[in-house]
Amino acid sequence: MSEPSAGEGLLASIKGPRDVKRLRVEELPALAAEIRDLCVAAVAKSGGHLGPNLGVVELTIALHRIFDSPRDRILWDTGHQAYVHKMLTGRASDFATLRQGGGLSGYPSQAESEHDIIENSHASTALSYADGLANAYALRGERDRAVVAVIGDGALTGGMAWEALNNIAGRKDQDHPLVIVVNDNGRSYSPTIGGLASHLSALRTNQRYEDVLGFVKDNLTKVPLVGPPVYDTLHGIKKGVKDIFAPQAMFEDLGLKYIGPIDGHDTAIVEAALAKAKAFRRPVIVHVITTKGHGYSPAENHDEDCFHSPGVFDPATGQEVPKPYSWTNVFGDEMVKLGKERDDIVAITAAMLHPVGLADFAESYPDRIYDVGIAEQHALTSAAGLALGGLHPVVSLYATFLNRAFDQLLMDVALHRLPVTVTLDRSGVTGDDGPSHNGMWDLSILQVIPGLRIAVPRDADRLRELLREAVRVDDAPTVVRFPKGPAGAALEAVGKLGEMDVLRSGEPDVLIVAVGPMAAVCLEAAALLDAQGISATVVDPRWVKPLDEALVLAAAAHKLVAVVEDNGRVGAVGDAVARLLRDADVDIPVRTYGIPQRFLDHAKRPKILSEIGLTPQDLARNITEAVAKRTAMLENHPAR
Ligand SMILES: Cc1ncc(C[n+]2csc(CCOP(=O)(O)OP(=O)(O)O)c2C)c(N)n1
Ligand SMILES: CC(=O)[C@@H](O)[C@H](O)COP(=O)(O)O
Ligand SMILES: [Mg+2]
Repeated sequence: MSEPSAGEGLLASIKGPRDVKRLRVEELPALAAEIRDLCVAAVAKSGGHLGPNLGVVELTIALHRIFDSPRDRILWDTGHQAYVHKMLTGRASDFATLRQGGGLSGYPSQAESEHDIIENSHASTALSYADGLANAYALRGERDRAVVAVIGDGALTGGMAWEALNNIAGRKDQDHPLVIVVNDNGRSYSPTIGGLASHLSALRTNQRYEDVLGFVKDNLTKVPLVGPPVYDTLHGIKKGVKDIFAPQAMFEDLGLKYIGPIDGHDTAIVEAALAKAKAFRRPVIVHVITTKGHGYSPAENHDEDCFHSPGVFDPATGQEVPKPYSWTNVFGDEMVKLGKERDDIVAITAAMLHPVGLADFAESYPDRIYDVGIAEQHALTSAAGLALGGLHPVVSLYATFLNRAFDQLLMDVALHRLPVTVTLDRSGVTGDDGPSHNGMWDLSILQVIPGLRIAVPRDADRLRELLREAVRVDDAPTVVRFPKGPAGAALEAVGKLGEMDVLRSGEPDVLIVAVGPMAAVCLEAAALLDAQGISATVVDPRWVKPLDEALVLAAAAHKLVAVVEDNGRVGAVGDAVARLLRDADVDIPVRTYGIPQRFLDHAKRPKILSEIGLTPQDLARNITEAVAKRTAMLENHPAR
C-alpha cells in the first residue's frame, strides 16, 4: 500500500485557504477528487474517520472559499470530520502520519494550526462555543469576524446543542455573522434517531422535494453561478417546497433564519448559501444534505456505519482487516444470553449500538433496546425511569462519555438506589483518538458516588461473571468497565483473599493490587521482581468499589502496597486503598501506578503505556525502588 500523499496536483499547491479561494470554479471537482483519494489512502493505512470526511469535501471547500479562516472562526462539532479542513489549511502532506504518535491528530489540534479551535471530541459542543465566541467578538467590537459552527445531525441530538440554540436564538446582540451549518447525512454511526431526525429525514426522502431539487439543479445551475440573483431564484422555488415540509419552521419558530435544505455536494450551491448566510449578519442555519462516505462506494454502501471509523482496510476493495474477538464482543454475546434468561433486562445506547456491542441484543430483543441519540444525560435518567418501572437497564457507553452524565448517575440513579448497570467500554488508554477519548476519569469521578459499585474484570471470563453479578444487584447502581481491543488470555486465580482473587502468592514483601486488565502486566512485573529478590503477592479485587476489607489485614503483613490501574491515578482505586488503610490505622505505604494527571497526546496505546510507565519493566523498577526506600526507612526508624 503506497504512502498517503498530497500528490502533484491541485491539493499539493494548497498551503492555506487563500489558495483555495484562488481556484477557478471548474477546478473544484478535481480538487474534491484529490481530497477524497487522500482521505481513502490515509485512513486505509491508519484507520480513522472516513465516512464523515468524505461527506464534507464540497462543504469544506465552500467554507474556506467564503469565510476567512483563521480570522473567521470555523468550528467542527466532535471534530472527527476535520480531515478536509486540515488538507485545505496546509496539512495535506502530513496525512501519512494520521493518528500516529507525533503525527497528525485525527481531530482539530491548536498545536497543529491556527485554523483549529475545538480539540474536544465530545459531541454537541460547537454551538455553545459559537455563542460564546460571537459574544466575545461583539463585546470587543469585532463584528466582522464571522463564527461558523458545523454540526452533524447526530450531534444535534445532544442536549447541549439545544441549550446553545436557545441562547443563540435569543442573542441580544444580533448584528454579527453567526452561521450554523447542519451537516445532515441522516446518520450518527447508525441512522440518527428521534423526532428531530425523522423531521429532517422526511424532507430528505420526500420525492416531491427531490423532484423540485432535481428541476432546480438541471435548469438553474447550468449557468455559472452569479451569486445572489440565481440563488434567490433557486431559494424561492425551494421555499415553496420547504413550506410544505417546514423543517425551517422548527428553527424559524425559535427565531433563527433558515437556509436550505441544499445539496451539500454541489460546491456552487453551498458557496451561494454560505455567502447569503454570511451577509445576513445574524444567526442563521444552513441545512446541508450530504451523504456519509460520498464518492467512495465501499463507504457509501457499507451496511453498518458507512465507514464511520474503520480500521485498516484495502482501499481497492474496502475490505477491512478482520478485528480479533474483543472485550466488546464478549460483552455483547453475554448480553444476548442475559436477555434470554431475564426479560427485565433492557439496554440503552447513546447513538453507538454497534461500537458498544449491543447490535445482537437489539436484533434478538428489538423491544428492549433504546437508542437515545448522542444524549448520555438522557440515557442515564431514562434508565432511572426504566428502573423505577421495574426493569433492570444496562446503559452502554464509552468510558469517556460517561463524564457527560455524572450528575444523572449521582442524583437520578444513585440517590434513589436504583438497579441500573452502566458498562464502560474503551476504558483506560485508548490512544489514537486523542486526549478526550481516553477512558481515564471514570474510576476517579465514580469514587464519590454513595452506594455505587464498580467492577473491573481482568479477562473475558471475569467480564461474564462480573456482568452477571452486576445485573443481580437490585438496590444500587453498578458499573462494569473494560478496555478497547482483544480480551486477552484467561488469568485464573490461585486462591482467594476475602472476595478478591489471588493471582500469585508470595512472601510478604509487596502486595500488588491489580485493577482489571492490568493483572497481566502485574504478573509479569512480579516475575521480574523475583529476579530482584523481591517477592510479590498479586491480588485482583474484581470489585474495586466498595473495596474488600480483607485488603486491610493483607496489606498490614507487607512492606508496601502497589496499586496498578489503567485510569488517571488521582482519586481512583489507589487513593481508595490508601484511604482504607489510613482509616484502619494501617501504616503501610501505598504506591499508585496509573495515568498521570495530564491530557495524553494521541498515539497508539502500547506507546502511551510505555511513556507513562505502565509496562512490566517500569513497574518492576519503580516497585524495587519503593521497597528499597521503605526498607531503608524502617532500618533508620525501627519503631515505625
Ligand atoms: C458525547 C459523545 N458521545 C458519543 C460520541 C461518539 N461519536 C463520535 S462521532 C459520532 C456520530 C456523530 O454523528 P454526526 O454528528 O451526525 O456526524 P457525522 O459522523 O454524521 O458526520 C458519535 C456518536 C461522541 N463523540 N461524543
Ligand atoms: C465513537 C467515537 O468517537 C469514534 O468515532 C471514535 O473514533 C472511537 O472509535 P472506536 O470505536 O474505534 O474506539
Ligand atoms: Mg450525521
